[in-house]
Amino acid sequence: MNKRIGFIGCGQMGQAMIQGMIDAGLVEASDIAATALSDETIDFVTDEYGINISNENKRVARESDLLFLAIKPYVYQGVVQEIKDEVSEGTVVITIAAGITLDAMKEAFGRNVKVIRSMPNTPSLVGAGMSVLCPNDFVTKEELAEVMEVYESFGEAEVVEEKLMDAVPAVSGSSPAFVYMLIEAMADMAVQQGLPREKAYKMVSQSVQGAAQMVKETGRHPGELKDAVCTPGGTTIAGVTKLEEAGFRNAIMQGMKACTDQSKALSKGN
Ligand SMILES: NC(=O)C1=CN([C@@H]2O[C@H](COP(=O)(O)OP(=O)(O)OC[C@H]3O[C@@H](n4cnc5c(N)ncnc54)[C@H](OP(=O)(O)O)[C@@H]3O)[C@@H](O)[C@H]2O)C=CC1
Ligand SMILES: O=C(O)[C@@H]1CCC=N1
Repeated sequence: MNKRIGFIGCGQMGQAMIQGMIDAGLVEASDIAATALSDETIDFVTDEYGINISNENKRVARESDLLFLAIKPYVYQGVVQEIKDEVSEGTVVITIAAGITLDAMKEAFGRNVKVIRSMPNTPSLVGAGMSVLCPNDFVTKEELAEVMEVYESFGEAEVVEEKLMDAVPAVSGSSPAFVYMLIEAMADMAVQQGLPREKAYKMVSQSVQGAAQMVKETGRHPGELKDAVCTPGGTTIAGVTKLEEAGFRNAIMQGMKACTDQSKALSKGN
């Protein structure tokens, strides 16, 4: 890709995206510029990824065609104040935080800037990301296609209307955390029953991945796939009954709702 890619902030999410695009062969490590606050992160990222990283936000903002703001939501305002005069008219600014709206970015910049609001997830690190994007009116089709190419280099990407963006963290940005909790709980019980922990993680995570692949590749309804696992009087329906007694699906739906409500609250607050 012949675009200059810059990251303001290079923590969990920035590093996942950077590793994902390098592994995919989209860019060379030396073509990416990034910033972080601490010497610790700067030294770590230099050693681990070989990209150009410094604490020079203004320079990276000035020298990037695609500028990713990979910082926590509560530092967006301060960082935009710092870099806003360095961002040229042709630069596309990409946000990755829950609750940072396109309007909030316009207000923070104080002018019309090309902005894409996005929500990636950490499986981007291993090329299995799911990202959702929403451009403002100043982003051209070609620019959106370029940014999609970046996101698709480390997984799948979808474009939605901005009114749906608050529903997205629950579905893809945060949901890996919920799945890690499921995997951890399943493995803990396997260990309690005597299976070695490493084998338990392998068996559980392969099964979770396989189930997800079944949903994606067969196109069959998840309920139908669940039914196909349940032998009458067998082990699965015994487990399903216990999980339903404990409010399994409702607990997940409430978790998703809390996540969405928090995104809405963050969107209102900026
Ligand atoms: N983690 C996730 O699963 C996901 C996160 N997101 C979003 O991504 C964003 C980043 O999250 P995450 O990567 O987890 O957070 P991290 O804390 O891991 O990374 C934040 C990075 O920003 C740097 N930073 C902080 N202040 C500044 C500043 N003033 N100038 C330049 N860099 C700065 C930090 O530097 P230093 O390391 O030196 O402190 C760090 O490298 C958030 O908005 C989050 O909502 C979105 C989807 C998923
Ligand atoms: O917890 C958060 O707010 C961020 C957004 C999605 C995942 N992490």
